[in-house]
Amino acid sequence: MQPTKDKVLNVRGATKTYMTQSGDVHALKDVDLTVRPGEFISVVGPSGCGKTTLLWSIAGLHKLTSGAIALGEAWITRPHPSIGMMFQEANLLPWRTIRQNIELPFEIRRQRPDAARIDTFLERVGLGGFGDKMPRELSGGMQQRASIVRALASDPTVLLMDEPFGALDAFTRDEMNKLVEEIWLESRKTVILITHSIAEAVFLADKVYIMSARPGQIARMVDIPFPRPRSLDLMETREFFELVNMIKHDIKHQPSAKPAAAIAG
Ligand SMILES: Nc1ncnc2c1ncn2[C@@H]1O[C@H](COP(=O)(O)OP(=O)(O)OP(=O)(O)O)[C@@H](O)[C@H]1O
Repeated sequence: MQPTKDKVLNVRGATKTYMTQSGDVHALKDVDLTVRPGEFISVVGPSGCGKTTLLWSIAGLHKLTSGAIALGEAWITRPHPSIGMMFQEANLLPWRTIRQNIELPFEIRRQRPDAARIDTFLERVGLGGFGDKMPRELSGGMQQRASIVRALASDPTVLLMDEPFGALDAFTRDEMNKLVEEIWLESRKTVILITHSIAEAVFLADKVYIMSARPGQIARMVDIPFPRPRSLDLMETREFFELVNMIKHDIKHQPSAKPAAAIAG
């Protein structure tokens, strides 16, 4: 693979085998994926098909067994400052204030935090004035808003989201999806979202990639045609419902290593 000058994210031949005491687990096999700058893609697939393994590899948190990942001209073999990540849990350190949590990645990199950018983002996500609160004083949705700010504070090129709203109630989750779309329209980051909610995947993305069961491969890509900005009412339309059902049907027909119970609406 030739690295590119623009910030295209390229995954080529990504293969990952976990060696365990009970034998080898082939999580990914020859995954190819190209994400152009500013694109928003979702990755869905049967439970255990390797979505998290793929995302963590792109984050530089997992070493591939073979294959390569590049962001523009940089090979990704360990965490890279241009790649930010959000997890299912907000993972805020309970003994630090919200602001101190957001500043932590800067401290780890021995950089001065961009205080003005952090303030602007806190306001943007509705947490203006909450910077000095402790995490326990915030609701789950507010904590995830803080983790969005933490991920975006250093102005990454790529934002990786690993089932970020899975632990939230349906109403808060809808609100967060709207917020994510708004922030994406404003910032045009490259975003890769992993989710068990097909509706969330379709609502947010330009393209939905469907992975096959383990060892995970990209089985199919579906273009999402809905214009932006998208209103939550979109989810009530027949076109949306039909597209979600088509993708669900496709996933259910991927043989799964585990029951497909994790496929949610
Ligand atoms: N650290 C590890 N050691 C051994 N096996 C692992 C490890 N991490 C993941 N696996 C296995 O690799 C496969 C892929 O796991 P992964 O978590 O990437 O899938 P997933 O698609 O994100 O799953 P889910 O949809 O259930 O969250 C699974 O069979 C899982 O049990």
